[in-house]
Amino acid sequence: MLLPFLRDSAGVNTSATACGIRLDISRQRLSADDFKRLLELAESKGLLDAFKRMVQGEVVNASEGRAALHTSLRSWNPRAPHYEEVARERERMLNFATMVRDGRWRGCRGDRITDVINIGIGGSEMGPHAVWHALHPAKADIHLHFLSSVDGVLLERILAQCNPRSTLVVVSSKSFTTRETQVNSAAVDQWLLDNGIVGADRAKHMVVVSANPHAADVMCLPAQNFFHLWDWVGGRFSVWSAIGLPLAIGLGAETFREFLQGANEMDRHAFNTPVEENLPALLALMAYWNATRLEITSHCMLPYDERLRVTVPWLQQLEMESLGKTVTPEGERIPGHTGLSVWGSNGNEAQHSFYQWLREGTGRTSIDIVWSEMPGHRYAEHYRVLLANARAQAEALVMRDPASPYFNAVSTIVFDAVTPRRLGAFMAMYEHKTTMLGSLFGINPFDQPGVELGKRLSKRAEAGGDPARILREEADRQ
Ligand SMILES: O=P(O)(O)OC[C@H]1O[C@](O)(CO)[C@@H](O)[C@@H]1O
Repeated sequence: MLLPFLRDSAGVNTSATACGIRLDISRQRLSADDFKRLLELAESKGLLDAFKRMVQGEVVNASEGRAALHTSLRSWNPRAPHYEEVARERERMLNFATMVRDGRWRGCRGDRITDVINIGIGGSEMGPHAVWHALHPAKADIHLHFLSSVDGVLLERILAQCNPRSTLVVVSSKSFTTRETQVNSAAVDQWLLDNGIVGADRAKHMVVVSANPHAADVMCLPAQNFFHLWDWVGGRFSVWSAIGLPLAIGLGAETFREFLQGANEMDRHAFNTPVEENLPALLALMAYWNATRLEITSHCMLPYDERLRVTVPWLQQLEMESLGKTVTPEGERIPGHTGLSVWGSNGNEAQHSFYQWLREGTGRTSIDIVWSEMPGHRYAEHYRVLLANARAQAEALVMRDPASPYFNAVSTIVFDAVTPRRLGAFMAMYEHKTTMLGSLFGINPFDQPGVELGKRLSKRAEAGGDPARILREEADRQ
């Protein structure tokens, strides 16, 4: 299978830069004519128009009858949908974070808050976790802990590191029905109680973030301990909302604001830039080409930067929960491949683990290799060696026997520096790639019916039901 590289075609611009991020698609496997046809396809499918309609508040999530307005969460344009309520809640949330950071908000016995436990799962954990891992200082004054899975080991380990008197618990659940979060928050509440933190004292140690307006009542917390998000924010797109509260506490309100501003810069780039220079649109078109024409079914993200390690599971949820579907919103089956499975790891570590498979195994993989032009540390030799590895692997991973049916298609994504702003732009870029890819496939990227079924099934199994029988009953009802 002799596949061309885009870089072999004369007259094609194979890189584009925006918001301090350079995308290079020269190692993708297509010809100049293929690329031209993809640009025409984007035009004929109205790719950017669909994106603009989303930003302007059209009901794009048809199955749930909702808009998808994560872009409004990071907009300072008064014409953005829901501008006022977003700005109001954002300021309230950032003020609260600042009070915790500067010690005006303290534990019930007057202790400064040193630890924040985020109780949440999926979108209510992965975005904040990825950002915290990327941006937290080597020696933090306030430590963030992520209590996600309903596994007592994780609970025990986190509680062992925290002093209840100096701990703030943030219960984050958009739906406020997620069982793992309910069980974890009851356990942490019990821990507070066991340590004599009850009644009004408890309100110094626990806040709740949810789209359910009754969440504070249900948790017996005062209204000021409640931070709102809206049903038009998808869970996996929610880090920009009050779901980011632990970040604003741990990193500071200004850093969180910069993170939002970076995302907003990417939103404006995606809105205003023609497809051939539009980073998310190019990523979406390459993924569409790889899935539908080259039968590539998996996408591997390889950051050569420790700070970006946790963006891999974040991206995995974002793309796979959004695009892991095979029917249109009208229920029609989509022919061929749709959303790719997403995996990956810290690139340098992965060289000594699964690169052998990428280089010589029986797979076709789309790969994003990511690095930064500025190190986040002062060890020049480390950075020199790491960067040499990243550059070498970008080449090595596409150099396979040209006659082999197995191959890789590589893009490189290079930050000028990993700052809060750039990270916001980077994450927003993948959000837009995902929703644009949804438009190309004809998929609604904003619902997750398969996950909802799993949630219902687990609840009934917990109550003693037989999952196989429940599934059969569900199928009979349809
Ligand atoms: O924030 P919630 O409502 O607790 O949901 C958590 C996660 O559960 C899911 O519905 C399914 O895992 C995700 O979409 C969501 O991010």
